[in-house]
Amino acid sequence: MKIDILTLFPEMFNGPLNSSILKKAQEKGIITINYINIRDFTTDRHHQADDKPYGGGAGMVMKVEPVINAYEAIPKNNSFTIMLSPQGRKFNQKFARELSRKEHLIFICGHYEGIDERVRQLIVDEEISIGDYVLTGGEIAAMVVIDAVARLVPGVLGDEVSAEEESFSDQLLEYPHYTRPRNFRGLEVPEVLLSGNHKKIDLWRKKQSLLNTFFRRRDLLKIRGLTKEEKILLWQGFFELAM
Ligand SMILES: CN(C)c1ccccc1CNc1ccc(C(N)=O)cn1
Repeated sequence: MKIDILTLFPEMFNGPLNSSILKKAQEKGIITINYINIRDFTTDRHHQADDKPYGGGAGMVMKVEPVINAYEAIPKNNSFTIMLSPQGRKFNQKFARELSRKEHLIFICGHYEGIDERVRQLIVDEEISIGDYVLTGGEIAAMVVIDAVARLVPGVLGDEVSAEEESFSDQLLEYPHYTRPRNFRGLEVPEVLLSGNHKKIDLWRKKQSLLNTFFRRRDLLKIRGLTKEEKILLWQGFFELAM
């Protein structure tokens, strides 16, 4: 997957996109990420990337020309252009999965009070919002989307993990995870996880996911619904809790 990021602050991406899993994915050549500094495509003497809003009002607006010039300089092949903004379609795991199948993603990171409307009209395929809050710029939102999407690209996580998540994550919350030591300050690892009985372990994990989701995100359960077996598992979980 090829990712191009149009931003005024490329340095903001260094930490998150050059560490850990995303760093390895780039070293393996599974993902390539390019940063295009919009300021390099300004045309005036002062390298102006923003200007006062028509109609007056506080703050500045990102100019359209530098963004379009930068965009047109990107070699494209089946590219999909995303703008991060509070008005965008709400980002979630399902959306991440859709995007992880694209060959080439272009991210436009706005700053200031917003971006000239003609950027949306001319080059944006989809606007994305990572949540109902306002950030100083689209960069952090882009990092969130890139992180969630890149980990779903085959080979990035090592297929066994993502395959399992694919099957299991069907809108359920995670089960509890444990690793050594077995006992930490009196807190023990559940016996079933030490049993080596993978059928029992998978059932226990499914039950935990169902209980977790029921108590923390009942809305997800309403959307997803439960099979007969899952209902039985959940009721067993309630009884075990009540004991
Ligand atoms: C300055 N603003 C309001 C703005 C306005 C228009 C475009 C970009 C921005 C940059 N800010 C963003 C971006 C994304 C999100 C989000 N929730 O995904 C929140 N804020």
